[in-house]
Amino acid sequence: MTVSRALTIAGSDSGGGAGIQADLKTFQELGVFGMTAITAVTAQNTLGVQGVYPLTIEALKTQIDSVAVDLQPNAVKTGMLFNAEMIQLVAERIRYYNWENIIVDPVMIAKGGQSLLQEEAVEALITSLMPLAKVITPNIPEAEVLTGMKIQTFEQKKEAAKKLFDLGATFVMIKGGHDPNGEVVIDLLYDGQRFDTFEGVRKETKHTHGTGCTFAAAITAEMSKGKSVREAVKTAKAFIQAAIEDQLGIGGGHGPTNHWAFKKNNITTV
Ligand SMILES: Nc1ncnc2c1ncn2[C@@H]1O[C@H](COP(=O)(O)OP(=O)(O)O)[C@@H](O)[C@H]1O
Ligand SMILES: Cc1ncc(COP(=O)(O)OP(=O)(O)O)c(N)n1
Repeated sequence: MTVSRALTIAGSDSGGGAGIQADLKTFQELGVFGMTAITAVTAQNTLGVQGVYPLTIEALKTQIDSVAVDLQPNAVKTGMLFNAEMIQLVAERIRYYNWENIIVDPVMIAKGGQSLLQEEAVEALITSLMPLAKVITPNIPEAEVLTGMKIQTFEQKKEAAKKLFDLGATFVMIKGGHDPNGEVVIDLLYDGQRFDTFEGVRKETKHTHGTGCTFAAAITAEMSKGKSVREAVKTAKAFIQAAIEDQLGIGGGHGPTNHWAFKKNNITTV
């Protein structure tokens, strides 16, 4: 039996909806063995982020090395990386282990507005990590920070995707959750030549905490099984759509998505 393995390098969300917890739940639901290297512990719930406690660089490096030398992930996802030093370390370790299936979710700000990445670390993200990525998955505000342009129209989204592609990733995925309106939510994938769109019905709900982490984790899980990027995105889109639609309704604020929904409803994609 071949066991597909995925590593997530990200922050812990005590509330369980985003970060490492969302990644592991998604890996598990998609039949992938999940491993972790934690950058920071956050005290967080559906109402917001109450505390951010970064680990040391040594703690992060040792976690990555422990996993790498023994368990060898087939795909690696990055999420909350907190500061420039951590980004440099992660980039250096990716190069050292010659990892190729790298999915970079450039997490910057939580839904409640709390910063999860120091402002001065954006440059390190652009110069050190983006060029190593097979797929990057910014939401619209993150794409705006990374490109320095406003994204209000579909044409601007395409222009931003081209700018992001020039930073060195093989595929750029700009997610559409933050588009101001529309009954359909459109995610845009670009590989330097071709644009593909992945559409879903927009659900009117406040329970979208962790959508970005979950979506990128599902892409990572599928890529760890050897699926192409387009196949992986297709499954990830179905996974997140089900997780948003079949809501759990827990917590007093922005509740988590339902990581059980895709499997529970026997959804198949490819
Ligand atoms: N209200 C919604 N209804 C349906 N799909 C959504 C909704 N909000 C986000 N999504 C989907 O969830 C995924 C994450 O998108 P987004 O919310 O933009 O990311 P982030 O959580 O990083 O801000 C994308 O596939 C997006 O299309
Ligand atoms: C520890 C941690 N990592 C990432 C996030 C951001 O997650 P995301 O999927 O973008 O969801 P929202 O926070 O925007 O709901 C986080 N909150 N915590």
